Amino acid sequence: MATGFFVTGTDTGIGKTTVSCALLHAFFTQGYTTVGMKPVVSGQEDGVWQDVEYLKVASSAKLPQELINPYAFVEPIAPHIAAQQTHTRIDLSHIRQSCEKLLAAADVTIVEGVGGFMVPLSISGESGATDQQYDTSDLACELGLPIILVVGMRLGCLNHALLTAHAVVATGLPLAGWVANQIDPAMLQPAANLQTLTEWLDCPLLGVLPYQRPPDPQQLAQYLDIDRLLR
Ligand SMILES: Nc1ncnc2c1ncn2[C@@H]1O[C@H](COP(=O)(O)OP(=O)(O)OP(=O)(O)O)[C@@H](O)[C@H]1O
Ligand SMILES: C[C@H](N)[C@H](N)CCCCCC(=O)O
Ligand SMILES: [Mg+2]
Repeated sequence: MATGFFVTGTDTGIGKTTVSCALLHAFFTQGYTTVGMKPVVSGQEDGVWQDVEYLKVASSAKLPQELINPYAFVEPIAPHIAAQQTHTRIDLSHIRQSCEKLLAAADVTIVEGVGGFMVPLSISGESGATDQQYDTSDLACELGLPIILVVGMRLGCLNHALLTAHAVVATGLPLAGWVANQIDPAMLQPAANLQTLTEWLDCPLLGVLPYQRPPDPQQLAQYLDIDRLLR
């Protein structure tokens, strides 16, 4: 079995890594070998890129860093700005080739995007031609994997979730499911907001992850129903 999913989210900082790691644990528990990928990361902390380290720890297959994380930028900023400042071109075909090697090496590959679904990735060339612009949605199309949407449950998430779902559908990629990640314990009317998204998002709810400090993806995996991803 060689399958993969592209994990996007309603914003940066809403739980893509946490949910990606929980997905890796959930698939491993069901007997699959797994590997996480973070094609593009920005924001080095204490000399490491935490997202990459968390995904590596949660992966059962141990594979080369250059495949897991082709592009890493130090500053915690929009990746295309970091790429511009370091004169780096984020090459989508290079990421695809790395992803294909991971897909061949594990049963399940979980690819975590960067920020939200339409984060720019291209740097402005001399011409500044707009037809050279590409973003995270173009990366998802390049990889051709079904999308999992992580919704950080906080005021404002309804709009962000529905906009993101609309953008995913516009690419033609399948929206395999969504995960409600309860990042705000003070959110008002959480059940009503969850119900709204259950009704308005045209894809299965894969699970509701509770607020947990610090989050333990291995423990949070129990809240995910991945059987819906295997049908
Ligand atoms: N269910 C949860 N309960 C409590 N805290 C959470 C939960 N999910 C995520 N967090 C916390 O929220 C913060 C952001 O989570 P995470 O790094 O997974 O988000 P992200 O979307 O991957 O961020 P980025 O866009 O930087 O990659 C982290 O401090 C994480 O520990
Ligand atoms: C630094 C942060 N943790 C992410 N790695 C990058 C988020 C980019 C967001 C770009 C934007 O939508 O403004
Ligand atoms: Mg992350």
